[in-house]
Amino acid sequence: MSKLRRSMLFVPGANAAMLSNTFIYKPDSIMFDLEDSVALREKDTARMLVFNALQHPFYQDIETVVRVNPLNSEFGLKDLNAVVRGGADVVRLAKTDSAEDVIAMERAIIEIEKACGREVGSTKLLAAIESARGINNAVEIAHASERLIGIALGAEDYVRDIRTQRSPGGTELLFARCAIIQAARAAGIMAFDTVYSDVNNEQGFLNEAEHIKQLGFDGKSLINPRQIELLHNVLAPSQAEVDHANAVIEAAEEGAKQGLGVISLNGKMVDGPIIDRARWTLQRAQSGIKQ
Ligand SMILES: CC(C)(COP(=O)(O)OP(=O)(O)OC[C@H]1O[C@@H](n2cnc3c(N)ncnc32)[C@H](O)[C@@H]1OP(=O)(O)O)[C@@H](O)C(=O)NCCC(=O)NCCSC(=O)C[C@@](O)(CC(=O)O)C(=O)O
Ligand SMILES: [Mg+2]
Repeated sequence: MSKLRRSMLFVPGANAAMLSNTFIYKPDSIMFDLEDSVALREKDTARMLVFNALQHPFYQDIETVVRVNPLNSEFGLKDLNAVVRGGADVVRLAKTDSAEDVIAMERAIIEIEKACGREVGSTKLLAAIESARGINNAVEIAHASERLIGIALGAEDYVRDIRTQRSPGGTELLFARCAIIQAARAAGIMAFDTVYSDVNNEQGFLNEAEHIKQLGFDGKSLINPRQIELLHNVLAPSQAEVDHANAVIEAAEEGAKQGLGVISLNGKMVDGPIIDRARWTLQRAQSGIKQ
């Protein structure tokens, strides 16, 4: 089963209190941020705090992702040094516009891994696409490095770039979301949706979670611990879906004994893709059923 990455919780890197206890909320991944949630005068402090957090025993059993500043900024290389040496599992590139951005980041990481004795290739990458140019290049970005675990949408920057704003239904994001899903699936990597910024609007969050589940995303960036359980519940299969998946597998096994490639279950066709889907549902059910 591939690693679960339903919830990736952003934690502002300069917030020492949040850094000290975020593990208690148990998101699938913790995403320490050194980029847009950190004020310019706090950049050095945030880098040091995140470096220390990465090495703390509390963060050894949970996937750690760090969003670094772009390499062409004065902070990018310093961030990368701290994060790779600190042992982050994944580096998140902000505002990825092209495959070259990913390749440049990978080159810089190789140098640091060699210099600090970390196994070359052990630092994974996650590219966030946050512009019209990035969406145009999504396919190349998704294929740019073997280290990529996935690509993600950064919607707040993206809507600014295309000169609109976010709406409850997300019409303005549909093209970008589909481009990300298509590119990720074609490259065999994961696809992550963007943050939902209105933290007190639980129904709005649930609507967006249902929408991105239907589109096929693996997970979503989050900004608040209250969003974690809500998201996990939306992404979990229901008891009815699990029962149906079990019935499909049983019927498929019976059909296989009779040498049949396609069979009927309650009047509906069951063949290869439907059986694969049933197996996937049962895998997802191992981490919980919808309440
Ligand atoms: C939104 C708010 C201020 C609300 O605060 P509130 O105080 O009202 O929250 P409450 O619920 O009352 O907090 C209850 C308890 O949880 C603790 N707690 C809250 N949030 C926590 C957290 N994240 N981690 C750990 N702990 C947390 C809190 O400390 C308290 O602890 P305690 O006092 O002990 O009870 C807060 O959540 C927050 O700062 N979020 C992170 C914001 C952030 O990272 N932004 C950057 C990434 S987006 C971006 O850059 C755009 C993007 O790039 C994205 C893309 O690429 O997708 C694009 O372009 O779209
Ligand atoms: Mg952004």
